[in-house]
Amino acid sequence: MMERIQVGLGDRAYEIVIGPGARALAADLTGRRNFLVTDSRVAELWGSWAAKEIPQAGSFVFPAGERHKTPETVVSICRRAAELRFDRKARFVALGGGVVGDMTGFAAAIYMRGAGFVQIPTTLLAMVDSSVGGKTGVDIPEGKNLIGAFHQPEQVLIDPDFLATLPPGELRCGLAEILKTGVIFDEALFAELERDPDSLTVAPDYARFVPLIRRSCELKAQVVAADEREAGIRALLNYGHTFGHAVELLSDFSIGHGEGVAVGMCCAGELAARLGLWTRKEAERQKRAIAALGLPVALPRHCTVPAMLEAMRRDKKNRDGAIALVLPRRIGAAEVNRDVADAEIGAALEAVHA
Ligand SMILES: NC(=O)c1ccc[n+]([C@@H]2O[C@H](COP(=O)([O-])OP(=O)(O)OC[C@H]3O[C@@H](n4cnc5c(N)ncnc54)[C@H](O)[C@@H]3O)[C@@H](O)[C@H]2O)c1
Ligand SMILES: O=C(O)C(=O)C[C@@H](O)[C@H](O)[C@H](O)COP(=O)(O)O
Ligand SMILES: [Zn+2]
Repeated sequence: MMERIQVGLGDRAYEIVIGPGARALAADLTGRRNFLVTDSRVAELWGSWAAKEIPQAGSFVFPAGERHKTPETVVSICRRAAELRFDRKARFVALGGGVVGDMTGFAAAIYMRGAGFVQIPTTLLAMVDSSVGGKTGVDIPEGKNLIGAFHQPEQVLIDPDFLATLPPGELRCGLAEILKTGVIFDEALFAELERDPDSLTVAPDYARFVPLIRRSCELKAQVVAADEREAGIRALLNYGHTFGHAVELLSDFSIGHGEGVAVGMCCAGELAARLGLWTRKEAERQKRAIAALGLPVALPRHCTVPAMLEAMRRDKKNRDGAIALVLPRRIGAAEVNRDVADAEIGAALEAVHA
């Protein structure tokens, strides 16, 4: 059975359809010319399915991986669309993980000053987070997602059957974003991930993923509808990211986004315990859950305190040079804090070092 969640954004409202077989709805993408965008790995695994089942007037495949989430790739996507004579009525179709979704959405936002797009996520991370909410963009050497646009998709088709080909490491990255959502909004969601973690990673019981995807999308849809452009509550979705993005950048994007978020949550959890915002017991509970899912809990040595602080200063939440952090109050609640001294942040980072 398909579940449907509305993202309530007035005349830009859209539906998220979730369920095994949801990808078959791509056959209904008719009436406009579709431009399929995907990466090399997804093309290898799912390209023949897409060629048969998604009506398309052209496609573009770029090399898989975060290192290709660049302005250059977005320009290549737009140039291919122009070469194929797509006009403003084009519908860009993002088939892939968060990298494909973020770049296809950004290309759609700027192609002829705005075309439509649909998200068909194929990683767990994209199903529970990146395909919803309209944050699109690319990385530059100065920082993660520093160039981009808010551009909402027209529809999101989430088919958990894509997970069958996803390696365990990528499943873990998606679990990190679900855990994040649990820490900031929903203790029950967090507790569900504490239960039998091996059945989510080592020997995946795929039936467990559907309710996790549904709950994550439901919460994200509510937040996005309330605060599309991150003027308030949406910033909480950035929990673990101020630290995590810095780790990704300092690691030359060799670690997964979800891994960065996992270690970033450990940094935020340690800092919150030192500041007395939550208890040491809660920080330890979060760390245990992250470790049990096989995600990293220690900051790599090359992420020195000065390098981390420098990278964190480029975060988009910052104002007037002060680092803004999302810090937990308990499992299920968090807040934005703009008043933490660099020395406090540095001490917490030292404590999380490997
Ligand atoms: N826009 C947002 O709100 C938002 C939210 C979270 C993350 N993100 C972004 O998403 C990106 C991370 O996304 P990701 O973790 O999906 O990474 P990804 O898109 O790089 O995918 C990870 C790997 O899995 C492969 N893959 C994809 N689907 C597969 C499948 N079904 N079977 C086998 N392999 C498959 C990809 O080719 C890639 O090699 C980051 O750039 C992050 O910044 C954006
Ligand atoms: O949708 C949001 O808002 C998020 O912050 C979700 C994050 O998981 C995601 O990684 C997002 O791309 C980070 O946004 P950024 O504004 O820090 O680039
Ligand atoms: Zn994220």
